[in-house]
Amino acid sequence: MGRELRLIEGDAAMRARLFKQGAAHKYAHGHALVLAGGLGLTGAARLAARGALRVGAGLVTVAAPAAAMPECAAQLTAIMLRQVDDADALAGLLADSRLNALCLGPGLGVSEGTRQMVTVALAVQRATVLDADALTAFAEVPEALFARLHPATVLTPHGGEFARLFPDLAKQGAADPGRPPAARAELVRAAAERAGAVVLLKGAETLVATPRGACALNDATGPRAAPWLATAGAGDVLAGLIAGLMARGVDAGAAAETAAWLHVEAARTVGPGLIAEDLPEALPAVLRELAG
Ligand SMILES: NC(=O)C1=CN([C@@H]2O[C@H](COP(=O)(O)OP(=O)(O)OC[C@H]3O[C@@H](n4cnc5c(N)ncnc54)[C@H](O)[C@@H]3O)[C@@H](O)[C@H]2O)[C@@H](O)CC1
Ligand SMILES: Nc1ncnc2c1ncn2[C@@H]1O[C@H](COP(=O)(O)OP(=O)(O)O)[C@@H](O)[C@H]1O
Repeated sequence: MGRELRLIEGDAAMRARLFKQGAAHKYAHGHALVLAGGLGLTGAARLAARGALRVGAGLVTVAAPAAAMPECAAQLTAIMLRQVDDADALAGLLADSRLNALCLGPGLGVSEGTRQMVTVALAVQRATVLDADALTAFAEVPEALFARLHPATVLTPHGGEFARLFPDLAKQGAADPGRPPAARAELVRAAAERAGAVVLLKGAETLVATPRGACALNDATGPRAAPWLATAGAGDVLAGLIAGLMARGVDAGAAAETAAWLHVEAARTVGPGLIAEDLPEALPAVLRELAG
């Protein structure tokens, strides 16, 4: 107890990291890669990719296995598409160092194949977001994941995923919405320190902790409530926003904080009736408002 819990706000620092300036070309704004799951399961990755593109990554590519290529091709336009069937193919694709931010987990499946892809992605030591199935796939062996993580990684668990990776901290109430954020923050800090990565624990009061002990709160309660965010795919968009910001060169902690704030602002812009697809599309209005 006692360490500072900063409130995330749309301040000058956030504005400075969000707005593109000058004559830079698209590669200067980074290239995010989002891994997709199999046939019928690619929606989550496509939502993440759309978030990454709307938040300003210069280029975004979805990587999908052969069976899911037609499904993705039918749905993607500005977002590019590559075939990646397994961890070896991913390693080959990552030989292109311009792919500078990676997002794994949404709709990827809980399998040995996912564990292998995560291992390959972490080995290249680039900015990486691990969400959803990329976390659940390590539920039986969280230490094997932690051993591979590096400080440019952001883990984005919801309460259930957090409990799979950090069962002891979950038992102490880390994800219990009835507990005050300041008390939960100590537990999320402990998770980030143990993992050696940024941990963003989702919820109406989202906490973002770094391995060095900093922690910030994105408060979506009271006047900033956004209960419509409790909808399928909202978290997938958040993972893509973080990856997109990291592709643009924002560091892991600031990317997680900024994405969480934008996510709630986008939801509040849309309001009741929100579905996950609306979140990336609401970003231009949020960014315009932030620019003042
Ligand atoms: N349009 C799409 O293609 C979508 C795909 N999705 C993908 O579906 C897969 C499964 O993700 P899910 O999150 O649904 O399921 P999970 O596999 O994480 O399991 C959900 C279970 O965890 C429990 N749980 C405990 N605390 C929770 C919390 N705070 N929030 C949510 N669940 C909690 C739930 O009660 C539920 O029984 C992931 O790959 C995800 O990316 C979902 O994101 C939904 C949208
Ligand atoms: N009641 C709520 N108020 C504000 N934000 C919420 C609420 N419920 C969920 N969220 C946010 O919505 C997102 C849900 O993500 P997640 O649980 O991973 O869903 P999915 O896997 O369907 O994308 C998270 O960013 C979370 O913080």
